[in-house]
Amino acid sequence: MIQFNANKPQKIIITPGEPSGVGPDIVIMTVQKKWPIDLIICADSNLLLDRAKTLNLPLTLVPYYINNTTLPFKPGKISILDMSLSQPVIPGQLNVANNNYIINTLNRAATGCINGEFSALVTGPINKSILNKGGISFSGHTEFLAKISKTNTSPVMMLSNNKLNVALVTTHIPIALVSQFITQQTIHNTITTLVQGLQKYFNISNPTIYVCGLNPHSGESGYIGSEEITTIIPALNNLRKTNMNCNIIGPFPADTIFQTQYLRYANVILAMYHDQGLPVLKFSGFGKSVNITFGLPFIRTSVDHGSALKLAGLGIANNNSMTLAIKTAINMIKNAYNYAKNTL
Ligand SMILES: NC(=O)c1ccc[n+]([C@@H]2O[C@H](COP(=O)([O-])OP(=O)(O)OC[C@H]3O[C@@H](n4cnc5c(N)ncnc54)[C@H](O)[C@@H]3O)[C@@H](O)[C@H]2O)c1
Ligand SMILES: N[C@H](C(=O)O)[C@H](O)COP(=O)(O)O
Repeated sequence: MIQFNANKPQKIIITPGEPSGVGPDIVIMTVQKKWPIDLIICADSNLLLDRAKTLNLPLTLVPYYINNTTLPFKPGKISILDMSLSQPVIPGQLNVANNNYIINTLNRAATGCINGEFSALVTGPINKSILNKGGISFSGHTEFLAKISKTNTSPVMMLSNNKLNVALVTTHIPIALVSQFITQQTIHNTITTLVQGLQKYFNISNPTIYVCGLNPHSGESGYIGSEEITTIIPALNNLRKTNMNCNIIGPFPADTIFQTQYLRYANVILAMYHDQGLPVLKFSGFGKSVNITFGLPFIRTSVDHGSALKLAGLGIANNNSMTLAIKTAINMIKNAYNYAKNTL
């Protein structure tokens, strides 16, 4: 057990995500080893037991109660906060009927984080299209969790691996809307939330952020797009005038910013939109990266991959990203505790 708060056992709640995808597989694989913290899975117990049987992995589910104590370790023995599916799951086959189940697991887990029952939320992958097809407007966990936790400013998505950290100004919006979503205010909010997140959860007191431009060659002095001149440069200049402890460098052309000469100094590269930054991050370590949300009232990490329907139930999905998501959440809990102690 982690030693940083002897009065309160730390618990991480895990939502496996889309039930017909690889989420249940990677969670079952990940609880075969001993963890230095209590893990609780928020899911349908029959789904997990069926999937474990298919994967030929041991699984013992112990009902979760708010005051239950740490379980003695045995591979596959884990606490379950049981939530019922509407219909049985066939691995690889999405079913709109189970949309409410997915949302219920997220709501229950997030509420538990907001009220202090859990120290962090780790999410498995969700298929955004099946939720929308069933009439639930869902562009991503990041936005969904921000909405239900009623955060004032937009949350910030950062993906991280052992080579690179990439954060985004805009997340899941159509490319046609990106330019209008990049305002001085959104850049200001993103960098402020990012800096606070790095200080509190990653123990980086004076983070250095390298910022991408939006247009090719960062707008080529206004000849290939004007957002750098009208919006990005003024926003960065205003941020430099604040008393926030950070170094803000850029904007740089996105096609040349991902070089060792910059990366060696950058704590984070800030991209203007999803597919400006994440392809580079995923090329550098797909399956070995973690997705972190800053700006929520609780810690949330996730895998770097999607629901991978074709792999569900086959025993060939890779669980490295889920393992990293849990390890990162544990480190974030420790760092937040030390940060709070030091800022008292
Ligand atoms: N954290 C999340 O909730 C999350 C993250 C990314 C994508 N998604 C969603 O997932 C759905 C499917 O997206 P996609 O097909 O673009 O991406 P995907 O990550 O599901 O699949 C991309 C490729 O990576 C492989 N892959 C994915 N996870 C793997 C694993 N654990 N082990 C081995 N190989 C793996 C797949 O087989 C596929 O070839 C979409 O609805 C997308 O929005 C969710
Ligand atoms: N943008 C994420 C990725 O590419 O990995 C993914 O869609 C998940 O986002 P949420 O954590 O908001 O669901």
